[in-house]
Amino acid sequence: MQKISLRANAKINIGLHITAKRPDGYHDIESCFYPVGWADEIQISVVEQTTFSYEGLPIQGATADNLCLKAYYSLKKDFPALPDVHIHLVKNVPIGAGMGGGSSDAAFTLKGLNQLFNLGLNNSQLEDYARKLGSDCAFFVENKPTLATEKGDVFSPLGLSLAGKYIVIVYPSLHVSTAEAYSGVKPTQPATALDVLLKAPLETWRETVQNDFEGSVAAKYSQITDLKTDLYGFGAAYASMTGSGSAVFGILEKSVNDSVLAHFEQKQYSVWAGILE
Ligand SMILES: C[C@@](CO)(OP(=O)(O)O)[C@H](O)COP(=O)(O)OP(=O)(O)OC[C@H]1O[C@@H](n2ccc(N)nc2=O)[C@H](O)[C@@H]1O
Ligand SMILES: Nc1ncnc2c1ncn2[C@@H]1O[C@H](COP(=O)(O)OP(=O)(O)O)[C@@H](O)[C@H]1O
Repeated sequence: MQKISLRANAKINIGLHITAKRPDGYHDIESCFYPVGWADEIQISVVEQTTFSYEGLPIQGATADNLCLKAYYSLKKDFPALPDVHIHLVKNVPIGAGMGGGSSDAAFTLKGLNQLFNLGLNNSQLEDYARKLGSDCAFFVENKPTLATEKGDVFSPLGLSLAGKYIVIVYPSLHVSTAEAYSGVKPTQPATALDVLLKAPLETWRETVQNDFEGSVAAKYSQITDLKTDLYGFGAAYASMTGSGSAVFGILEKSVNDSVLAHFEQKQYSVWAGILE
């Protein structure tokens, strides 16, 4: 049987400037997108009739709206001979967390179908399919640290590597809607461009690198500020909310011990720790 298994990893945003409102109602941003190891699993297999199933964290919305199926049908439109498939998703990445989990599922489904059925699409063509499914989605095609601009779907090299550093990500179980988060921020041109700020040593970022969503989300949910304080207390060199929230991450020079993870788990938060690549 023809089948493929995929690991659809999440991302964090290191710095996020919302610079302008666009004529199409979306916003121009500049943000460093960085892949992390917290991941969903996707299995695609050839069957008689296209279906979708999932296990793990609950996903709101109709099955037809799941981004895995949307990705499949966006290819099927241009490749009518695409075989029917069953897509099974193991949902691990928190939803509404600012980690782009749904966008990653969509991008990896596109990449998986391209590979399984030898569609011959290159990365630039896959990105074109991806950006129609969500602004974050195109990033997961290359899935490498990058500076994202415009809607978050135009990429330029950043020359930033945090390989070998440790990361702790905590999701305080608060679902933040991306559209709502954008509507709570007044776009502003940053005094210094993000790529310039990120060239300075990691230790300086605490004072300079900010996520423009953080102020309004933290004003509503005090947990965000508390999490940052905790992560700095546990030795983070830099801590921030990711994307439109509500997950908060800390980047550390050394790994944390189990008592740190237990500290967050006791609060009923989801937590993931790993090494950056
Ligand atoms: C904020 C970011 C930062 O990386 O990530 P998340 O927090 O969602 O992970 C992204 O810009 C989210 O991208 P994504 O989640 O794909 O958003 P989309 O589905 O395209 O859009 C959802 C809604 O967010 C708003 N939106 C999105 C992107 C953008 N550049 N400007 C916007 O104003 C629009 O109101 C849109 O209707
Ligand atoms: N496979 C999927 N995984 C997660 N969310 C999905 C998926 N398909 C559709 N969605 C919808 O996408 C929205 C959240 O997307 P997600 O990328 O996980 O969060 P965020 O925007 O915080 O990064 C939710 O409204 C959810 O119902």
